[in-house]
Amino acid sequence: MSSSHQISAIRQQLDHIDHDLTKQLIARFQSIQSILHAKQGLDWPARDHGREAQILQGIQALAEQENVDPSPIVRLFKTIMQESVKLQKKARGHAPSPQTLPPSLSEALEKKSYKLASRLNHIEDSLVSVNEVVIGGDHRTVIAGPCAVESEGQIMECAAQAKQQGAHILRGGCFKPRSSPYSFQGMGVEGLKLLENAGKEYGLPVVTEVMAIDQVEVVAKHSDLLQVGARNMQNFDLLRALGKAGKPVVLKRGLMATIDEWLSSAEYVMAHGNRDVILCERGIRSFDQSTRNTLDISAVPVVKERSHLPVIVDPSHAAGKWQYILDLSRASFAVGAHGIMIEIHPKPEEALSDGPQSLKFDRFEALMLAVSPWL
Ligand SMILES: O=C(O)C(=O)C[C@]1(C(=O)O)C=C[C@@H](O)C=C1
Repeated sequence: MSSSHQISAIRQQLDHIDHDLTKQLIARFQSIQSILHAKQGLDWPARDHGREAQILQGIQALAEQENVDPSPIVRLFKTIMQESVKLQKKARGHAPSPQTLPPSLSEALEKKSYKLASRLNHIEDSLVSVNEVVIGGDHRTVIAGPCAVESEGQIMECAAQAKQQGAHILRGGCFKPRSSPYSFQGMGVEGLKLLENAGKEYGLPVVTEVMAIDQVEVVAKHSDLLQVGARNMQNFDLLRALGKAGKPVVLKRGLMATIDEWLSSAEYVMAHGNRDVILCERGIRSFDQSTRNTLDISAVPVVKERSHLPVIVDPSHAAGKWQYILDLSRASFAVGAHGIMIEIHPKPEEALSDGPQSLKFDRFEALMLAVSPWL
C-alpha cells in the first residue's frame, strides 16, 4: 500500500536528483561559455549539427543499453542544446556570420551568371517560409508523402503517417511527368484538392509538381509550395511564370545539369519576382546503373558555398530503391542539407508510380528515428 510517507520519501530522492542535475547543468553551461570563446577565435559557427547528432546518438545508445525509452531523454537534450546555441548566439551579439566572403570565393562568384541567387549578393543563409514551416539556415525539414496522389484514402493515410512521424510538409504528385505516355499521368486537379484537404486535416503544408505554365494558377491555388521537376529545370518560360506565382518554389536539379546551370535556373524565378526558392538535389545521370540516378551529395556543400538559398535532398528519386533511402538521408543531413524529401506509401507494391523507392510506414518510422538527431 502506498502512503503519504512514501511519496515524501520519493520526493526527497527527487530533490537530491534535481540538486545534482542543476549542478551538472550549471557546469555544462559554464563549459558552453568556454567553448563559445574558443569557437569565436576560430570563427566556428554557434551550431554544429554533426556534433549534436553525435551527442544524441550516444544518449540514445546509453538509454537503450539501460532498457529505457530514449525519446524523452533525447528530447530534453535537444532542448538543452538549443539553449546552448541561443546562449552562444546572444554572446556574439546576433552577428555570428562572417560579414565578408573569402576573396577567392568572391572573385569566383563575380564571374557567375547568377547574381540574386549568389552568396555574393546575400551573405547570410536565406530562410524560406512555407506557411509556418521555415526552411534554410539552422532549420532542418522533412517532406514526406506518396509519389502520386492515387485516392482520398491513400493520401489521408500518408498525411496521418507523415504527421505522426514528425514530418513538416506533405508531398504528393498530381500532374506526373512520366517517361511513358501510357503510364499513370496523375489525378490532376482532383488530386490537388485531395492533397489540399489531407494537408488541412493534419495541419501540414503541401507541395506538388507544376509541369506547365497553364497549371501554375491552379497548383498555386491548392498548394503551399510549387515543385519544378528535374525535366523542367530549364523550362525558362515556366520558371518566368513561377516568378509571379506568389508561392515558394522548390527547384529540382536537372538530370544532366551542372550546379551553375541549376543556380541560373533559380535566378530566372528570382529575377522574375520570386525570391523564395529552395533547391533540391535528386540525383544526376551517370554511367552506373546500380541506382536509378547518382546522388551528388557533394552538390550540397558546393551549393551552400555559392548560394544563400536553402538546399534539400531527394534520396528517393536518386536511389530508386527503398533499401538505400535511410543511409542517404543520414548522409544528406551529415553534409549540411536543410531538408530531405521522402516518398512513402501504405502499400508500395501496389503504388501506381515509384513503388520500388517508396517506404512502407514502418520503414519511414525507422528513417525518422535515424535522422532525429538533426531535427
Ligand atoms: O560542441 C559545440 O560546438 C558546442 O557548441 C556545444 C553544443 C552542446 O550543447 O553540446 C552546443 C551547440 C552545438 O550545436 C553543438 C554542441
